[in-house]
Amino acid sequence: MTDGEAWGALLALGRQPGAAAIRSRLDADPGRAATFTHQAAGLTLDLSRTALTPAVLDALLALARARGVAAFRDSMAAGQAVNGTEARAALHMALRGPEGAFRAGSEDASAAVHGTLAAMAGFVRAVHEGEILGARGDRFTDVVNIGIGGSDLGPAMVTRALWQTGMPMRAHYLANVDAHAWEALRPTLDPARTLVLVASKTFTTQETMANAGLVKAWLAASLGEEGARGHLAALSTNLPATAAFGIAPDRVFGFRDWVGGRFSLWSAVGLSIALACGMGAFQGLLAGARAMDEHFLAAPEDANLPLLLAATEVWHVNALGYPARAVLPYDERLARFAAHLQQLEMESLGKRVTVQGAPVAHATGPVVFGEPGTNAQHSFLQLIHQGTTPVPVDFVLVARPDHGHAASHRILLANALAQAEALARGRTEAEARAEMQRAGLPPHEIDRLAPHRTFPGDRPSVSILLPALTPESLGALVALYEHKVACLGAFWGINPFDQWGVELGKQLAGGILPALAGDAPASDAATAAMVAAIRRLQG
Ligand SMILES: O=P(O)(O)OC[C@H]1O[C@H](O)[C@H](O)[C@@H](O)[C@@H]1O
Repeated sequence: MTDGEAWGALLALGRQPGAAAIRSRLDADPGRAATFTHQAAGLTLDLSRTALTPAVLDALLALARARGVAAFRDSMAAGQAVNGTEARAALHMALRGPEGAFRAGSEDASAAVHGTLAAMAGFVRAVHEGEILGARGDRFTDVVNIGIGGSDLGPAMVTRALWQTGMPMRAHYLANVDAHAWEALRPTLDPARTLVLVASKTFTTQETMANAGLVKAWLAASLGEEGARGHLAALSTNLPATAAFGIAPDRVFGFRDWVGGRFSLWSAVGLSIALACGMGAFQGLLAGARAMDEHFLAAPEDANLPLLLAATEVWHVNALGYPARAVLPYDERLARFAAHLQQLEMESLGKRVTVQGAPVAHATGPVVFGEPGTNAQHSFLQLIHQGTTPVPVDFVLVARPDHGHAASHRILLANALAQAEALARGRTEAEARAEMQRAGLPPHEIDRLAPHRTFPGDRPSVSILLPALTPESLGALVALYEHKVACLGAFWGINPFDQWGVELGKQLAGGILPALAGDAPASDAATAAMVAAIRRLQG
């Protein structure tokens, strides 16, 4: 089947009457949950509350073959330059792979990875055991990771998920160049006991370098310049720039340009995770991701979790025209999971031209947003239940909590399951009327309220079940989404590994800085007017 035929067949299925129906499919087939549930790396993925049918799945997998999704995956694993616009490989799998498994061109990628992992393990051990001490001889109790985007979101999300009282160090994440962030953090820290990691792949990111300057000056003010140096480490690909910033070479943990920022939490960028939660937790995270990698590389297409998740997204975005997706982890510890996926997915898939540079002929990445349940139920889920456009939901559920409050956990899970059921099944007008009759409402009230109390249903969701939130299950979960993103890049013919869209604003900000200082006019009239208003208000 050609590419065009495969797209045509899929889109035709999406146009069939009842294509988006979910409730009737659940009712017609009691075995639907079993048919559409798959497992890998300890995770369970339930796709039964979508409108997928065996015929739709066949069409999606035919499209995957026509689009060369498996070939793209294999090129990625082989270290080929799948990131064409930057002429780079995308070898984040090497970061958690066994020794000798991955090459990037002539480079033994795995050797570089394992060298850095050994250096990280040695550093973490020395800090935890008090061999490396602060300038005044104190043990380090706190680590501040200064970074933004991929140098912040991944490690911040993971530490939030895994950190428990009693773990070796407290971790803090400083991302925004808004110095209110630093001013809020600063009073909570003792410079004598604070280790500072400057995390930046490029080591040129304006926000990170500005914050690094502030924090370095804060350290130096109490410990002196030389003392401050002993509290600093860098996580970067740009070794000359780390040296120019004054970071000792043995405190630089490197990685290569074949690690994309949003795929970098497994690299030296994850050092704050290892310092805060322990090197064992970091290794567990890598092991979980590796289990998902192995599944992704070997599982047949009709049981391959990342491919199935990507295919489901193609069905929703392209065949059914749904422009957004919500991510609802029913676990407070995953409070930053949606934020991580926002960068992972929207920076990867927010593209309007193909890898060849031609405009894409179809929709690409949807808007991704989310909050933990149950909080989300009391804010935006109204729109997802009764708004005009279906918004597919990813539910993430954790079977066993790490607290002893079984009743609370049952309430949490009951709500997650209820939301998925309510979205899929809805409530017909007849059901709404019957319920109001049972409640004794008068007929005119029933007539008035029935449309408002009707839920259309047929609103899709997928559910991902983790046995417990462990380093291993979290690693597998994040890797599942990373591979989903790679598959979608291939489905859509776009480069999921570049991010040129973030550049223009950066360049313009450089030009506007002198205007804000009053040294030069702004070139854009609207900007100039706002600059003038700001300067008037600043006096
Ligand atoms: O790690 P850095 O080089 O400082 O980059 C930090 C972030 O900023 C960039 O603008 C990109 O949008 C992100 O992909 C990246 O993760």
